[in-house]
Amino acid sequence: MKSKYPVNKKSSAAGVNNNVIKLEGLRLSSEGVAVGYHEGKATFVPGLLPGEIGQVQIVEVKKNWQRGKLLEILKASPDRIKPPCSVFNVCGGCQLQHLKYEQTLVWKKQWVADALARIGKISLDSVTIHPTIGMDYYPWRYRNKARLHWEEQGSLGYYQEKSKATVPFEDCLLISEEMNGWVREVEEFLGEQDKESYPSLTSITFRENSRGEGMLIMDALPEASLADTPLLPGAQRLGECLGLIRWVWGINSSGVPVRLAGQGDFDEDVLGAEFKISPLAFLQVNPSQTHRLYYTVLDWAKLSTEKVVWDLYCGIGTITLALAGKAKKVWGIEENPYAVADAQENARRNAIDNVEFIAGKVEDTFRQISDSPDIVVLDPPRAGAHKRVLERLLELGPDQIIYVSCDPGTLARDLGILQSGGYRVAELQPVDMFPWTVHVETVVLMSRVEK
Ligand SMILES: C[S@@+](CC[C@H](N)C(=O)[O-])C[C@H]1O[C@@H](n2cnc3c(N)ncnc32)[C@H](O)[C@@H]1O
Repeated sequence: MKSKYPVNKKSSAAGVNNNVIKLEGLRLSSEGVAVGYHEGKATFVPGLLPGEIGQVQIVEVKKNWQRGKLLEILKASPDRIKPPCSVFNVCGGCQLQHLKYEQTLVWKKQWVADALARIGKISLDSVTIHPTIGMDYYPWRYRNKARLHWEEQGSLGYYQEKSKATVPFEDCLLISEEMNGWVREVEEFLGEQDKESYPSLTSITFRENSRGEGMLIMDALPEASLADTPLLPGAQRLGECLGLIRWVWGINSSGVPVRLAGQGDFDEDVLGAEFKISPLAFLQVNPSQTHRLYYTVLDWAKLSTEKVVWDLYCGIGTITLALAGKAKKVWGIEENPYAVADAQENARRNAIDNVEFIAGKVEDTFRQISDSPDIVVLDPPRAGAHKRVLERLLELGPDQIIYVSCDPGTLARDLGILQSGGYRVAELQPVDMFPWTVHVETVVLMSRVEK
């Protein structure tokens, strides 16, 4: 596919003064940084946007590229907006709050297409690349989960970009007002306790379901055993005083979750089914976009009651149960023992009996599945799929492979392997699960090339 953003590699620098140059941003890198060219060298400038001219100080020079610091915007883009968050410039959470939302969607599509062409050597001419599905009305306060790092001075915050320094905030616009309130209350609560009572605390994960109920997961340093510290009674009080925070869990030194307060399960509805989610089990972070992501998978899968489906990296079984309604049988594989136990429980809760789950790494356990697949859905973590998994899929030759990915680079690598084994990329759908950040989720439909 021809790029919408042609790049003049010769020079987009408008003048040089010692190591201060005028530079025009020509495109946006997948890190959210403008790229221009000075004397043929790619120059990366954080804070600048495509179409803008900036006064830039060169601060790092490498053989093939250099990095500049934006001193002043000399010509601003009409797509520039004022970042609404007061800590946008220091917090590592968001990278794109200075760009109109619609434009962030355009770039996300471009980044996925570029990665497929460059890394996977996928020929994009015959691929239908859909525009990124963005959030409709209000692309803010969408996250149902935030992991915040505990700073000894008594605050919780995100990490700064490429650093472990925490950035405290008053109102994070990616999480709900309620969750922001919980953060404040927990800070206050911990501030009132004797510091000796939680010496090992490193971070707290806040999770919220669509009923507005919250779960806190307190992370200890590896050598510490949270369950053995005096934090236990404190955590129970915390659970009691924080109304809608119904559950408090601690992670002990062996990585095992220990219930500190609250009864019953943290549940969520996904596509009309009810799911139990253990503290350490994965759930997509943006509920409304999750529905659109999953509908894309369901839409593309040519399901029928004769078809066997594999759902690899299945988590708590959200996609598995959605596929099961129209398939003969669905097999799920998941390595997190808590998530796979949830998946089994979730099948029972929703009275679905044509699914079977295997606990373990996909690359070590796929041979336990006794049926060959007609359709394979895979949704691996950022690292992508193990090579053994892709080789096995090529041996088995399912009619369709639907790949869900949160990392365009590893997605491209894996699609390249599948393409060289006889599959072709038919459709590609980017979904904006993470507005205002550089992250993008993608669903890809591959079909077997007939010989
Ligand atoms: C991106 S999540 C997708 C989960 C699920 N499909 C969903 O939409 O909620 C990836 C899942 O893969 C699991 N996982 C990571 N590496 C794995 C491996 N090698 N084998 C099996 N599961 C793995 C993680 O525990 C996580 O639940």
